[in-house]
Amino acid sequence: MTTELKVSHLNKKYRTKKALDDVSFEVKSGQIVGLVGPNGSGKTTLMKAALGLIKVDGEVEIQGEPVTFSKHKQLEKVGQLIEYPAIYPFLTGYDHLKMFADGKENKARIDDLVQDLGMQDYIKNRAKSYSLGMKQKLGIAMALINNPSLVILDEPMNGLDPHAVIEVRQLIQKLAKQGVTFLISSHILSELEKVIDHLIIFNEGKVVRDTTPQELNGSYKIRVVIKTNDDRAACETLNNAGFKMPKTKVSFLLKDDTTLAVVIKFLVEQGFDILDVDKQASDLESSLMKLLYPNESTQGGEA
Ligand SMILES: Nc1ncnc2c1ncn2[C@@H]1O[C@H](COP(=O)(O)OP(=O)(O)OP(=O)(O)O)[C@@H](O)[C@H]1O
Repeated sequence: MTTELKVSHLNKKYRTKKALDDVSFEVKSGQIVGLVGPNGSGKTTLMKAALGLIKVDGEVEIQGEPVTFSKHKQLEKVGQLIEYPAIYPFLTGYDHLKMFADGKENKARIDDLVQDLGMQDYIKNRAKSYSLGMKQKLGIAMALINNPSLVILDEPMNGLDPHAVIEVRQLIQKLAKQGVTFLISSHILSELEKVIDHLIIFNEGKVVRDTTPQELNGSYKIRVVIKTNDDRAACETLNNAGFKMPKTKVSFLLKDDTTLAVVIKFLVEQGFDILDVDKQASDLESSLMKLLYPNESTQGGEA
């Protein structure tokens, strides 16, 4: 796989605040990479640096060629939506796409995008009548109109209804299959998880993990919740026998499947009925919380 985007030792300071602190990573061609992290951790600053929109220390390369604040040639291959789309209220959505689209043969491309994003009903209306979500879709269409090889999207799902979220997701997946590379920041982790195949986690201006969602989720133990006919009594009995449980809920982190069998056997021997066993694998949201805030887990111990 070739490298589409490479950032090396990026540093950016706003007064005394380090917005980027020695950030390095690579994005391979055709990958859909999620950029996640708490508010103010540096995601937008990184995207702006990758697009040559701000001056930074360090190197940015797109397809092996440098991009800087004053060197923009490579950006012809890049589509982007950072913060809010630049939309003119008295032009129609269609006018915006025509204005942004390179080349003469652009009508078919515009029509395809309008279709893929379900914008047919309003694309010929003036943008002043658009809702937040309609403007956001137009911004995404503008980012994609010139068949970019790399697309950088900052919070693309902002303001989209559930149907629009699915349309955008399917379009991203379709384009990635054709070889388009995506770098996407989002706080909607459950949605991001459905589309990304790689993950860069930021905290306080640093890359704290460069991984896959599967690897991250797999590095945390599974939580088991057992529902019994009397949870409070079951917890007390387990705690008296040396298992570490919360007071009202039979809930613990699983070391291995033997532990689960031991707890169930013990409860049955003590005369409890087992009504349900729920194994909760880590999702992206809970894995990130565990990674970034390791001391905040309060739901009970390990059996
Ligand atoms: N133009 C600016 N002037 C001063 N400080 C800035 C500027 N832009 C960003 N910062 C600071 O840099 C840090 C990183 O901000 P950035 O917008 O990159 O974070 P983010 O991860 O995108 O946050 P969010 O999730 O809230 O969008 C923050 O502390 C922010 O206050």
